[in-house]
Amino acid sequence: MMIPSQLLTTPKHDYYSWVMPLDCTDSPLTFYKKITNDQLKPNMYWETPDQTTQFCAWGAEMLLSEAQASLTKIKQLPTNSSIFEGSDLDQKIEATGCLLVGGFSFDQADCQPADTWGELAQGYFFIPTFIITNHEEQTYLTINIKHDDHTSLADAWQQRIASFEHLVAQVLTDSPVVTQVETEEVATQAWVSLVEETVNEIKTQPALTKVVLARETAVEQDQVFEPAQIVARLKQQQAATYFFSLSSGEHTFIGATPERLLKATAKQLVTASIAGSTPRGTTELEDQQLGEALLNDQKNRKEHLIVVQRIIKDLENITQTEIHAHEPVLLKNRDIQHLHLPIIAQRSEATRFLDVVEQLHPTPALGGEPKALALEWLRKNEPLNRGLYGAPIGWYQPTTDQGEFAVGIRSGVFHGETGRLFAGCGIVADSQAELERIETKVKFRPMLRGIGGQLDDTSK
Ligand SMILES: C=C(O[C@H]1C=CC=C(C(=O)O)[C@@H]1O)C(=O)O
Repeated sequence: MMIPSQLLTTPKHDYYSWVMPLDCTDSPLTFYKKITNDQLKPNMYWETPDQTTQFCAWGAEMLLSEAQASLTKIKQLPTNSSIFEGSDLDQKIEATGCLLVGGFSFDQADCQPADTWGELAQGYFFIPTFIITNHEEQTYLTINIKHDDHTSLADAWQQRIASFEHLVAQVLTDSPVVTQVETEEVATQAWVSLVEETVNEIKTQPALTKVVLARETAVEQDQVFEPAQIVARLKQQQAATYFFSLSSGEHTFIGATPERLLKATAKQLVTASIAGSTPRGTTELEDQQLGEALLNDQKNRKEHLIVVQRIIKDLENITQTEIHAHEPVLLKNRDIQHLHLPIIAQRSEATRFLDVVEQLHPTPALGGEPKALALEWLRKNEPLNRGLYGAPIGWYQPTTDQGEFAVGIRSGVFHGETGRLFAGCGIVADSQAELERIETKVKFRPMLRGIGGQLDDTSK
């Protein structure tokens, strides 16, 4: 495949990007299996809940980690003048082109290095060399090239084509790994006590109305955790969730989250409030009754309303338009149901996508209300390192200022034979520690299923 002539005739840029339709029956997940087999790093898998957009991205033309992966730094990256994007298509396709893919850390002001997270600890983004995007059932290949004075653009193109063709030719052999997963909830009693302390704090400190507390389950098996296998299992088991897997090579952050933080198109900002939870029933009737009870439960409605009001206030400030909230509906995932309210605002040209991400994150579904007081409480009292858990994960296109970030929950981070799963829940004045413990147990389930761990619940 020859280099497109437009790439050769365009004036010099730092990054060149070319998108083409790909006539190929392999799905992005098949590509993901192949690239993880070949240990091509860094890499990312992404899929939206409605399954209209999936991508598999690998190789790095630009890599941002540690302090470089902060929102402040990424907002300062040069855009149009340094990136050339072209394509064989007559329209722009979502999640193709010169994208930055990856995730921010949960707490930008207080993210510490940690063994659990390795290079991902403080956030991690890259401009992939290759992106296979499936959008509305068409497949596209993006090739990105960082210009470098030692290699001509034509040579760089040929190297990429050769490496891509090599990957396409790889034949996958199915080798389902059967292994026993050991799981251990970390410091459960201390967490229950922290819930009680937090309830007291909320009762005695009138300005603080909600704090989201998280805890961990440690997991281990006698073989390395295979990200592609976990994603494939999650996809078989979960419905109405994003699927993501972000890997530096050493550490991989994987999840099946139902929660969108923000999708920005040219004209709209689309977000959602998801908060307030109850398990799925074991029969249709029980499931319906649990859902009805959740819709009418005062404590859960309050937890949810705090999130709705905060998001609406933030979006109204940003867009200077009035936003009307509707009533929440039920969002049913495999193990859990939530109160859910999609929220849409019209976007003006002046609104910067990453400014909105910064303003919204963390919503009171992951931080608390008010944000500053809740984060202060978490920094002082929550012992775990959240890393990318609960943080924005997804993609951003600097040239169009569009993209999509999910909230990295129902997730875990894996390194070799070990991993950590995360689950949190909103604490308000009338929270009961034991019920919150049980709720977090339910929230571990999607990832426990994804790794083939035991779900037997002897503690309730
Ligand atoms: C913090 C988590 O869930 C949030 C999202 C939905 C419902 C929540 C809740 O009901 O507490 C949490 O705010 C998690 O799953 O780790």
